[in-house]
Amino acid sequence: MTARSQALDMLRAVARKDSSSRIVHQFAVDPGRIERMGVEAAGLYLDLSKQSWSAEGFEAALDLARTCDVEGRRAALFGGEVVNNTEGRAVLHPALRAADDADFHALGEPVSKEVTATRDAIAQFATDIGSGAETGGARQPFTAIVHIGIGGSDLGPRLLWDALRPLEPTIDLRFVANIDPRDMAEALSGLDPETTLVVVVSKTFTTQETLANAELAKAWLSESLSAKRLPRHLVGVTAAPDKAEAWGCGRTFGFRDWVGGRYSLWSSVSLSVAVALGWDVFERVLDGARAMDEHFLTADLEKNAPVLLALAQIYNVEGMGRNARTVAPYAHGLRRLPAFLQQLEMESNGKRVKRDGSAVDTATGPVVFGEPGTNGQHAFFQQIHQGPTVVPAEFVVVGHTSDAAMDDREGDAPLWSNALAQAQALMVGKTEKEARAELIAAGASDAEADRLAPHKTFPGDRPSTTILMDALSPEAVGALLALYEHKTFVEGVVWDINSFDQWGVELGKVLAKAILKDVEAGEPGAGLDPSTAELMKRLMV
Ligand SMILES: O=P(O)(O)OC[C@H]1O[C@H](O)[C@H](O)[C@@H](O)[C@@H]1O
Repeated sequence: MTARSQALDMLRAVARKDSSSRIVHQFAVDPGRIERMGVEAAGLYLDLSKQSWSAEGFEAALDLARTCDVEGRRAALFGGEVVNNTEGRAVLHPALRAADDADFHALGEPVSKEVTATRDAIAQFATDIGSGAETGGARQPFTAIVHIGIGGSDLGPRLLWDALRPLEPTIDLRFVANIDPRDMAEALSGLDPETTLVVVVSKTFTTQETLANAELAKAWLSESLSAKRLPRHLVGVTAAPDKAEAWGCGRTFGFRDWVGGRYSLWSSVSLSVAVALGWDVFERVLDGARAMDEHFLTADLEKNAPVLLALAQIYNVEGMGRNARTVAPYAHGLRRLPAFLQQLEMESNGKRVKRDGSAVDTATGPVVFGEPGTNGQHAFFQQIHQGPTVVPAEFVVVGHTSDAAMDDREGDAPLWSNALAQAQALMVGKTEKEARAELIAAGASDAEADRLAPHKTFPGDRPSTTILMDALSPEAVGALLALYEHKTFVEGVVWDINSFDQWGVELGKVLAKAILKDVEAGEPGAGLDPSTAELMKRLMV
């Protein structure tokens, strides 16, 4: 038996013990719980004390992290080694937000100079668009940007824009991801081609949805612009600049294959956001992420926020068999955080084999879902409170939803008080006896109280994590997203999987092409399964 299996077994054994005592009881027996399970990192505060683990469970989880050599793997990541072993690549998104004098190497090749040069080019482009030095073909300043991309080329930049955009931006930034032409039609509605910049974002520059949408946008521009003026309105962001240029982009911004799509928002993938927010704001996002990198690199494991967040999830999945997690960001600006995390976590850690190709001996990444608070409370939270399946919750709570409100001591209390109340309700619950007493106090008869009390009982003892952000500032948003990136990495280390490939998305892409071929031929191909063939026939009429 390996040391890792032993540590996993130990975690499972302690978790079994923990499941027989309630979280509220843990506070009573462990006065140091808040101190032990609260951690500050890069301006954020994480409260992990409402998780089910006892002090012993917490220690068992830390032991597991140590046994899996999280520190060694972390050094390999930051050292630019082949961390993505199925594609033979380094994984170096931290290099994108490092200080100008940093010296990162990808598989031994120095990369920091190139990163700085690209950053400078983006900054210059953003400044020039803002000042009107960079214009469209008719020398009119750009007033709108259409950002075309999907997956990692969409979710991160979109989140940044939602979180940080001014109420009345000078640049009207719109995003298009879906191959449904309605998405593009809505994005182009009301825009003037003369003053619109189209930014096509695709790491590979081969993604079907993005290329189809890019064609639509090009056709729309071409109705008003001459072939000569067109390239000034088409910018490509890609790791395959030759493809983007051949397609017609007048200008390209690059990034390298050591930046995974879902880890790419720190690169030129966020060009349109950097332009629309202003470079100074985007730089503050990078600063926040860099502060989290430094924390992750230097903090002891027992006070390391990404490590502890990962261990809480591992404890839930491996120790308690809880294979889902709901994320509730209590800020309208973070409403797309669940979607961002679905790609980050489920694409990274939704794996069934270990790094060496053998079957996993753990459950790996859980289902992640969520809605912004308070909206989710009025929808699926019923099940989180009273359903028979325990779903750990994660509350991302913002003291002030904008910098402007920072002088207000209470901040956005009506918003955050709801988050605290939900976490409290999940943990404390309400006994049947309490529910019955309330009913009697409200005038119910004994029989009525007996009948209704079970329905009004909350089992409680349901775990949650709370992440506090003082304000929805660029730095805090950068730190939050970097926190989740490193958390995802740590989980991958413990589960011994490659978090940086995504072969699972390939089969569907290939089959979609084959189905389109059948559509062109006018009938389902021979050998197609009967269900798919029937659906295709019905759609083709
Ligand atoms: O940036 P692209 O090459 O267009 O890729 C866009 C997205 O599609 C792929 O199918 C992957 O699942 C994602 O990881 C990627 O972010």
